[in-house]
Amino acid sequence: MGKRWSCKATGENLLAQAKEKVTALNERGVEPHLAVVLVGEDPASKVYVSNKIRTCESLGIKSTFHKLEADTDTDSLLSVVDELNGDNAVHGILVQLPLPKQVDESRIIAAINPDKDVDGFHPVNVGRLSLGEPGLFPCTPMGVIALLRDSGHGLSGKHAVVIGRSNIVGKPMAQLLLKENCTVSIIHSRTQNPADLCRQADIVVAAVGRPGLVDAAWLKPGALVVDVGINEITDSEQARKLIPSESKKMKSFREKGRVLYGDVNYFSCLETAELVTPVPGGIGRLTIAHLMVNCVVAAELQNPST
Ligand SMILES: NC(=O)C1=CN([C@@H]2O[C@H](COP(=O)(O)OP(=O)(O)OC[C@H]3O[C@@H](n4cnc5c(N)ncnc54)[C@H](OP(=O)(O)O)[C@@H]3O)[C@@H](O)[C@H]2O)C=CC1
Ligand SMILES: Nc1nc(=O)c2c([nH]1)NC[C@@H]1CN(c3ccc(C(=O)N[C@@H](CCC(=O)O)C(=O)O)cc3)C=[N+]21
Repeated sequence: MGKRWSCKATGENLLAQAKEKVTALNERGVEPHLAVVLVGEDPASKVYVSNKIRTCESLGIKSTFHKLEADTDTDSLLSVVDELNGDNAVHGILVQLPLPKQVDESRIIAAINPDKDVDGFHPVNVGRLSLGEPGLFPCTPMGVIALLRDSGHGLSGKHAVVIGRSNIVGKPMAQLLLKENCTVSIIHSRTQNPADLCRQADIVVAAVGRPGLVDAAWLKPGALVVDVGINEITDSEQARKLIPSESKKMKSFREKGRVLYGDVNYFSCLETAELVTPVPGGIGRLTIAHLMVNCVVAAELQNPST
């Protein structure tokens, strides 16, 4: 029987690292500053953005919030990005995704100064990651690597299977695992017999957006399972399939009619895995903690000490 993989200590470590760097920057007269841009009113995005701003405040990182109308077009958003690029007091720029469909997302990402790109989504940072050069790299995969390193299980030579190949999670995750000397396989929507491949993994990272896709039948006994997925379940049939009736999670579903659930069938996987990260309270926290690290790294890049 496996265990809940707590992400708390790793989150605290990342925040402590960021805090230490904030203090050092302050001593040199630099106040790290993150600008967050949100277009429209997506409720989930609003929750994430307010989590980010609250965490900045707790560490002494200045944050400014730029809220734009849902009908903003590419050119107006580009001019906001240009202004933030040109403002020497702003060290990090985060444009919350997804953007409304009339906005050309890749043009926006490419317009951000790569040294202010705290999401690590700019083509220059993607290139740096793939070449093994220093740069700013995506927060969620970096948080996962921090968790795996802290676990003390060792990464070198392990078979890691990443499920999902998005530019923001799956692909950079695979690159970072490769850099840690894992043997990496990537499963996506066209993969044949995904469960058979996944059963060969020592480490599984699920970033799919399908609640409970990975269950015990996908796992080798003793696998380490990282659940990046954040899905909202509102259907009681689906809830009954994925959540034991007597659990706290089911109680919460009955009360609120909704519950957050990962891409991993948590209760099933606990029977076969060694460790499984929870949702919520798992990788989401590490994403925000690593964003803080990226903000101070960005401030350092723009204020070299020598
Ligand atoms: N914890 C956190 O901080 C974060 C959590 N998330 C969550 O992680 C999840 C993934 O996000 P994101 O990467 O942006 O999602 P995307 O929708 O961009 O990508 C999903 C990936 O999963 C693959 N996929 C879809 N269905 C299947 C399937 N049945 N079997 C195998 N692969 C499949 C897709 O394959 P294909 O490429 O072939 O279409 C695609 O590569 C979401 O739940 C999201 O909410 C995201 C960011 C941060
Ligand atoms: N430019 C950009 N950068 C991002 O990093 C980015 C983005 N756009 N768009 C959306 C995704 C998603 N994401 C999350 C961040 C925090 C939690 C998080 O804090 N989750 C908590 C609670 C979530 C809740 O209560 O709803 C948890 O898992 O415990 C989740 C998901 C960042 N993303």
